[in-house]
Amino acid sequence: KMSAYEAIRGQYHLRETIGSGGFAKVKLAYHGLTGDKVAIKIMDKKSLGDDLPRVKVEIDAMKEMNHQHICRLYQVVETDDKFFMVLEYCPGGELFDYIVAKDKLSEDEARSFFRQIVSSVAYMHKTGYAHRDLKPENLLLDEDQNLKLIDFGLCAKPKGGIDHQLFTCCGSPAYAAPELIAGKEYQGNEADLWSMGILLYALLCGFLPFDDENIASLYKKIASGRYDLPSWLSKESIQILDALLQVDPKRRITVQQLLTHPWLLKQENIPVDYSSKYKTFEHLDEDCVTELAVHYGQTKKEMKEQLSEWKYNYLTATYLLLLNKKTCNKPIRLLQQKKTLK
Ligand SMILES: O=C(Nc1ccc2c(c1)CCNCC2)c1ccc(-c2cn[nH]c2)cc1OCc1ccccc1
Repeated sequence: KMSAYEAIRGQYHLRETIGSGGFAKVKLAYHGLTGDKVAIKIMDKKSLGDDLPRVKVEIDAMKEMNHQHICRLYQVVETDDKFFMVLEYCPGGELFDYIVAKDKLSEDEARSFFRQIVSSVAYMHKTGYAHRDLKPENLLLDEDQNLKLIDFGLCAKPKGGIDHQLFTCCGSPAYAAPELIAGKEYQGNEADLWSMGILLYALLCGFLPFDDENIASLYKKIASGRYDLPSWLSKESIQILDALLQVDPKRRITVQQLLTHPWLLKQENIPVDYSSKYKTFEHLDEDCVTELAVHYGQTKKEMKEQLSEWKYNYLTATYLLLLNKKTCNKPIRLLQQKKTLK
């Protein structure tokens, strides 16, 4: 039986490890048929331990989301001992490092990033998911300084809908909403909006509104909802932070209200567009289907049937990467390579 690495090797050219976190390692790789760069997140099942269900949650969530500000999942390879997730290439690294490197961002640059964050969160909530771990470490930059949301391991798709009650306390304490750390019932979408307030504060100030080494005093500060307002903050920045960092979730601004908030409209006066610029999964792109059918010597009908199964195999990855090329007005060409379709 072929090992996962052998399967991956036939399809991708693996390069250096670009990051290794808790239970995952991220390697740079080139997709064989298009030559496009991708990131491959490799997780060992044993070291995942009881975090294993998080990976399945993340994979299922990412399969359902197709948005310009959400990191794209191209392919999943699962073996007895490993998971491989082939992901969108984000060479700009973490937004966290970007903010640290610049100390803090100008109001205009913070607005440009925050509009993208609002777009991804509004789309995610519309799709029925709450992220529950929004923070600058979970926002990556692509080569064009676009933000891509990652890490859906803690996300929730409440059965009764996005505004249904949740219980499990999770995410990073400094970004956690008061109702969440109080152990009360909470709504994932409302908790995400609080985390977005912390995120915006970090973008504008370069440090966190609530911070303390001691977790108990950190919780007290969060529950108080009182934070410093540095002198450089404009009146409007203070206003939007106040709307997001409301201790009472029922008084907190909603993501729909955020789309047309004056602070977000300040430069170009265009509401945040959270619709996906990609077509839905149902609509297969004719040009990409044709290129694939020719390459694999199949009819377009056969190729459409295979693609419509969305198996997240090499074919799914190749189709999505070709679609990317088309969206970026690059030629839809496959490199001649031995047939590796599994
Ligand atoms: O493409 C990704 N990362 C990535 C790729 C290239 C480079 C860098 C970073 C920065 C370091 N210098 C080399 C250039 C990349 C894509 C997706 C995911 C991902 C999606 N869900 N979960 C993880 C993670 C990724 O990485 C993590 C990372 C690695 C090094 C630092 C900062 C961040």
